[in-house]
Amino acid sequence: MDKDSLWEAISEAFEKNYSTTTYSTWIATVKPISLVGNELTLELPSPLHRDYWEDKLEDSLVEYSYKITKRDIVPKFVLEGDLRNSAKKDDHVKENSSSANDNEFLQNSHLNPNYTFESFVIGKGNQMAHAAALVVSEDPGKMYNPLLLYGGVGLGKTHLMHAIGNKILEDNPTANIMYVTSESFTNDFINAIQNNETEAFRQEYRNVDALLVDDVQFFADKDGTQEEFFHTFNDLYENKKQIVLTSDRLPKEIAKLQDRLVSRFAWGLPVDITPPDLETRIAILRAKAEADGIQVPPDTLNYIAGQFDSNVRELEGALSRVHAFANFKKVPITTDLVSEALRGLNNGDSKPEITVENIIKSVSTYYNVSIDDLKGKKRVKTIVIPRQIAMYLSRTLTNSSLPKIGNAFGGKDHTTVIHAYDKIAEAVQSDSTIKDQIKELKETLER
Ligand SMILES: Nc1ncnc2c1ncn2[C@@H]1O[C@H](COP(=O)(O)OP(=O)(O)OP(=O)(O)O)[C@@H](O)[C@H]1O
Repeated sequence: MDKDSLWEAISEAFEKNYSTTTYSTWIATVKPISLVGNELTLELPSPLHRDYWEDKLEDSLVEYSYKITKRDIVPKFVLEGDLRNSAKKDDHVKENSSSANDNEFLQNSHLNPNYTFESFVIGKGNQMAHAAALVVSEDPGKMYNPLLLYGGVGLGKTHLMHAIGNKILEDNPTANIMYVTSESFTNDFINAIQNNETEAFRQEYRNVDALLVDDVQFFADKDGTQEEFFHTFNDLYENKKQIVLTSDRLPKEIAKLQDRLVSRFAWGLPVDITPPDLETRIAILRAKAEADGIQVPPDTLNYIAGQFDSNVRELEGALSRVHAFANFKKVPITTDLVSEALRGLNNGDSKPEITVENIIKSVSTYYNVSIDDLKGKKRVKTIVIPRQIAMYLSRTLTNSSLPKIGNAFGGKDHTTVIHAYDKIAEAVQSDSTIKDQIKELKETLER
């Protein structure tokens, strides 16, 4: 999601929840400037606006953006004058300094300066990815090209990708690094075609020292973009420029990704990141608490780490929510408080949590297929489709990782889950009966 669409969704939420006067005075006057990692920079017209936002509106903004993105967006308020001054300062920096952190190249790269190797906690599930990323950042374009980091949601792929870019810039402050999501690449390409600017587009993307493309699974189905990316890739590769890619799965598992891209993506080193074990989760939480100056007793850290086992973003989000809750109640963080905060904030309306097991039960009742059959291996259509629907719902409605979902279905491989998900996602588009059935199932589960 880019800054404009995020801001549009946030403004809509404000419009719904606040009076017209509040909206037109404080919200409609804001301009989104950038969204880098989780940091959303917003430009405000005056210091008065900044005070008001910090005092009265910031919490709602964080809440709305969490609902919209499922990420803990951190707002940064700047004043129009500040931006102009810092632009001037950047010009100055360009002439006089080559420090990596405030250089023009960092500004243009879209890198998040907080995502570094130093702030990345190494554990069992990510040590190979970390090591490969470090090698690439020390010797870009040489050993592993492309480097492909793949694995489930919120496991640190983007973090490591930015760390590579930041390290290259630290060693060579004038390096031209470009970080994009595959969606931004696609949008840029479409805009370039519309505005007759494909040549400029090519110049921009082929003139970099390292190209970092996040979430390449979203190239699926977009043939024109794939064609363009194929040529960008070849050009950079031939010129020994580093390419780093992330994906939620192996390229050969991405439906509708052209074979020639699948094979190129596998040329270098594909390395997966798996969910962190308990010790790593505790270490990540401890590092985050220390960085943010949050006091949490060790047994309470262990307790939080025990609650979220497959997504580091949620783990971090839980800590931020607990911190906010403790501040609000003006009490120290304890295990009891955490349990209350997570219960209250996770299931605000005390709906039961949706689990893979609940989904299997509901699907079994809905289609009149036994649970054993849903978890079994029978290949008849009357069982296969409900099974795939149950897997699709498990991936959409729960935070369980692909291997965990596979396990819940009688020890199936994660590729079976991906295949089921893709099949049903496609059916939802083309088959209105399936679409309606899924809607009904979701309603039952969310009730
Ligand atoms: N090992 C780690 N050490 C420190 N922070 C981590 C680690 N792994 C993940 N994080 C943090 O968790 C959050 C989510 O990570 P990130 O955005 O890199 O995930 P991702 O794998 O790219 O997910 P997605 O598939 O949703 O894009 C980030 O704030 C990141 O800094």
